[in-house]
Amino acid sequence: MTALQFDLLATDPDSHARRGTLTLNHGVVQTPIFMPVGTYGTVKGVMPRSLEEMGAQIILGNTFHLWMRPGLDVMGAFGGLHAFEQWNRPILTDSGGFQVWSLGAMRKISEEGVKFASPVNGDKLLLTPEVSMQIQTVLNSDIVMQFDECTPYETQGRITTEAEARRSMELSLRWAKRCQAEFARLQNPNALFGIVQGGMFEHLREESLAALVEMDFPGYAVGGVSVGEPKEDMRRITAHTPHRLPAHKPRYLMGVGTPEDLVEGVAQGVDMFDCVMPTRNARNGTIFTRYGDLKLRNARHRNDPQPLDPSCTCHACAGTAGVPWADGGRGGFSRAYLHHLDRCGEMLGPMLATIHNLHYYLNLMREIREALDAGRFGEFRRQFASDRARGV
Ligand SMILES: CC1(C)O[C@H]2[C@@H](O1)[C@@]1(COC(C)(C)O1)O[C@@H]2CNc1nc2cc3nc(N)[nH]c(=O)c3cc2[nH]1
Ligand SMILES: [Zn+2]
Repeated sequence: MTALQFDLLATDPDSHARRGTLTLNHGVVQTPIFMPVGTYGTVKGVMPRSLEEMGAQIILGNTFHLWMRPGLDVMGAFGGLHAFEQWNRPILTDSGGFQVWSLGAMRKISEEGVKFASPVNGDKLLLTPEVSMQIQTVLNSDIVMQFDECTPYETQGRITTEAEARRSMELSLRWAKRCQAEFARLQNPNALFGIVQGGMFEHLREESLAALVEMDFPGYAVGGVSVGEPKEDMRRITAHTPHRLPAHKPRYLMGVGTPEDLVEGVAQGVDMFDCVMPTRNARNGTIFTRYGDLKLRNARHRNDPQPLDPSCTCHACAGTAGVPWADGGRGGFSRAYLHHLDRCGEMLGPMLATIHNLHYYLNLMREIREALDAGRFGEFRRQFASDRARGV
């Protein structure tokens, strides 16, 4: 069984967009795809069965957090993350470096790896390319991300220089080689992805990309974006790097993004996305809809009988029958009710909002795949932008 098989089904003549299938050890994924984030072994507030019903095909887990808690002994006893969290479809795990950095934990980076204090119990720990591979082997994730340094956009208000971005990118390349060696030594049966770094410098991105392609990974990610950089920088790197990656291998843009970022990313040749936005925003009352974003806490929703999105077929908007309000369905929950739950701090509020936001993201990717299958991605892109500009 090969760890990964990527088949291109269609490409858009007017952009870098493409339609594919990704066959992994735990199943087949239709691309382009959005991957819900399940950092601690759960997509916050959503049952695995609900994730399947809304069309989630692959979810994310995280090396760093699961290593801290529950720890490798527990994960090993379950044979990995799938049995532990009762998710039988593919899982992608990030390698831990970004999470140490994003925690802002006191950390020391050296050639060997990253030294830091555990945020759980203060233990002094060292995360290296080899340890990251060992943890991800125990987790048995279908896609393993290389251990890298996510080059920051800025540090204490000072923008990363070209020389600093080069040093960081070159360290990640040396760590990529070490990951490949350890992954092979462990005889991990899954797929290891390389991660392109290079900061906001196109020529460094090309150097990183060329070196990683030389190492012949089965798939690649573009890292070092969605790290607080200005939107135009993210758009510039997203327009530059993904389509330069090998066309016959999957391309993953890490940590991105808004619905607009996903449509733009697909147009630039990206196959896979993950982002905390649909789940995190749901918990703070920002709802994604076909016609723009909705702020649930706004008093105007206090007695609004409509669902979050009248065109939506999710359980929150259309109930188990799944008939949208716009087609006469009345089985869902109203904006008034969600507004009420939010004001009372009731846990059902974030749960329903999360179901809706994840369904919105997964449904958006389904509509993109259908448009690519039908050869009308350009028309879809224009309609999407005009609908979203209409406002709720
Ligand atoms: C820290 C936390 C939870 O991770 C999310 C989220 O906040 C937040 C904060 O603002 C938004 C944009 C909404 O997403 O930024 C994170 C999403 N951006 C992102 N994730 C990444 C993961 C990465 N992993 C590796 N191994 N290497 C990378 O270069 C890398 C780059 C990344 N960029
Ligand atoms: Zn909905």
